[in-house]
Amino acid sequence: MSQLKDVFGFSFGDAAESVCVPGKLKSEKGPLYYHPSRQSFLRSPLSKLLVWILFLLFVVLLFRHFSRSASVSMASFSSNSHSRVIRYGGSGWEKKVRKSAHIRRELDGISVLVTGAAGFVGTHCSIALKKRGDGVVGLDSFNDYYDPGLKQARRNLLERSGVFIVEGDINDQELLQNLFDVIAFTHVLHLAAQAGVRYAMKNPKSYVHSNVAGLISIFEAAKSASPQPAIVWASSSSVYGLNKKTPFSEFDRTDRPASLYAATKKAGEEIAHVYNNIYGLSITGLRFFTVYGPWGRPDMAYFFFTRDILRRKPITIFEGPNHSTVARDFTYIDDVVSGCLGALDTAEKSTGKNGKKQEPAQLRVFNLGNTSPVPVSDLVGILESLLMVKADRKLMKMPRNGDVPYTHANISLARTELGYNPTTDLHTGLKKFVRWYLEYYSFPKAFQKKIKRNSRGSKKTN
Ligand SMILES: O=C(O)[C@H]1O[C@H](OP(=O)(O)OP(=O)(O)OC[C@H]2O[C@@H](n3ccc(=O)[nH]c3=O)[C@H](O)[C@@H]2O)[C@H](O)[C@@H](O)[C@H]1O
Repeated sequence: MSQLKDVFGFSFGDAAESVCVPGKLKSEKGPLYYHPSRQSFLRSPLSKLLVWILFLLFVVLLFRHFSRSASVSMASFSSNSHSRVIRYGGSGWEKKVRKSAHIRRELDGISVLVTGAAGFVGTHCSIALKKRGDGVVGLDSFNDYYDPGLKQARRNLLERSGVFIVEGDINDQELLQNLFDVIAFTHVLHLAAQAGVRYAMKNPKSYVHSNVAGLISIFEAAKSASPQPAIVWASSSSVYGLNKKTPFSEFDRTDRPASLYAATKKAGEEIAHVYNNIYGLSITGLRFFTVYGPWGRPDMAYFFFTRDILRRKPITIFEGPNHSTVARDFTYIDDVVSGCLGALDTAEKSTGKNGKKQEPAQLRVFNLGNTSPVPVSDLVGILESLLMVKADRKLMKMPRNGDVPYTHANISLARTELGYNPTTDLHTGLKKFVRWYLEYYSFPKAFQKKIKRNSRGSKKTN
C-alpha cells in the first residue's frame, strides 16, 4: 500500500476512509463546505468526485497490471498444477542456462541435465560434475516434502559452484522441450523423485506423479531430443522387497515390492525397458542403498535420530519378527557420487533419431550399496558416541508401512562395469555428517569443537 501511495499520492485505505465513513471530518483531506440544513461541515461533492475518479483509475491500472503479468505467464510459465508459477525462457534465462551447461573439460567433457539438483544426491553430483569441468544445468521443483530452506541452501551452494538451477516440474513437457532446444545435453542424470518409503502411505499419488509420470516425461523429452541424451536415473534398493536371498544381486527377482515407493521404482525400471526398446534410449538405472551424509534428507532416520538425540527426545528403533534387528547397507554420499559419475562416463550413446530407434541401445541396472549392512541399533550407538549423548531408545515392532527388515548389496557388477569402489564405513561417514549438521544448524562453536575433539578420538564400531 505504501508503494501505491508513493505512485498515486493516496492509498486504497485513504480512499475508503474518506469516502466510506460519513460524518467523519478530516481537515487534512481537502476542502470542506458548510451544509446549512445539516448544520455541519461536509466534504465538497467535487472533491468526493475526484477521489472516486482517482480510485477508479487506480482499480483500472491495477487490473491492467495483473492481466499483463498473467498473459506473460501464459506464454512462458509452467501451467502444471503441481508446480508453482515459474518464469523461464527469454534471453537472460537462456544465457544463464548456456553458461551453466558450458563444458570446460577438453577431453570427454559432457553436458548434463541434472533433475532433482537441489536434492541430496543431486546437489553432490552436480558439484562433482562441475568441479571436473563438465556442463551442468539443474532442474528442481523445490517442493515442500521436507524443509524447503535446506533445498534453498543447497541451491546457494550450487550457485557458488556455477550451477544454475531451473525451477520447474519434470512433468512440464514444455519446459523440458525448451531446455533441450537451448542445450544439446549429452546426458540426463535423473534424480528427481518422490523419496521415502513410509510416506507413500500418506501421499500415494505423489509417487505416481513423480516416479512414474515424471519419469515418462523425462523419457519423452529425451527420445524426441536431437541428439538423444543417454540417461542415468535413480532406482532403489527397495525393489528387492521382501527377498530373503542376500546379498541382493541385479539378477535376483524384483517382483515383490513391499511399498508403493518400491513399486513405482520397479515400474520405472520396466518403463526404461520400453523406451530403450522402442526409441533406442541408452538408460542406466542405479539402485541406491540408504544413502546418507552431509546435506542429507531430514526425513531419513540417521538425520532425525541426530536431531532428536540432541534435543533429548525419544527415538523409535524398529525391530523385526522375534526381536530381530533391522539392518541397512548404509552408503555414504561420496561413494554414491562416484558411482553416478562412473555410470555417466560409461554410458553409451542413445541410438534413436527423430524419435526412432536405429539400432539396439544400452540398458543397464546397478546396485550402489556399501556391502556391509549395519543394524539400526548400531547406527544409534555410533551417533551416541559422536554426539556424546545417550539416546532415549524406544524399541518398537516394525510397523507394516512398507519397510523391509534388511538390505545388503552385491556390488560386483558395478565394480566391474563402473569402477565403483565404496570406501567409507558408517562411522567415518556419520562423523562427517555430524560435523556438517552442527555447523549447518549453527550449534555454538565451543560445542562443535568439543564434538570434533571427541570424534577424533572415537573408535570405529562397525
Ligand atoms: O535404499 C533405498 O532405496 C531407500 O533408502 C531409504 O529408505 P530406508 O532404508 O527405509 O531409510 P530410512 O528411512 O532412513 O530408515 C533407515 C532404517 O531405520 C529404520 N527406522 C526408521 C525410522 C524410525 O523411526 N525408526 C527406525 O528404526 C528403518 O526401518 C530402516 O531400517 C530412503 O529413505 C528411500 O528414499 C530409499 O532411497
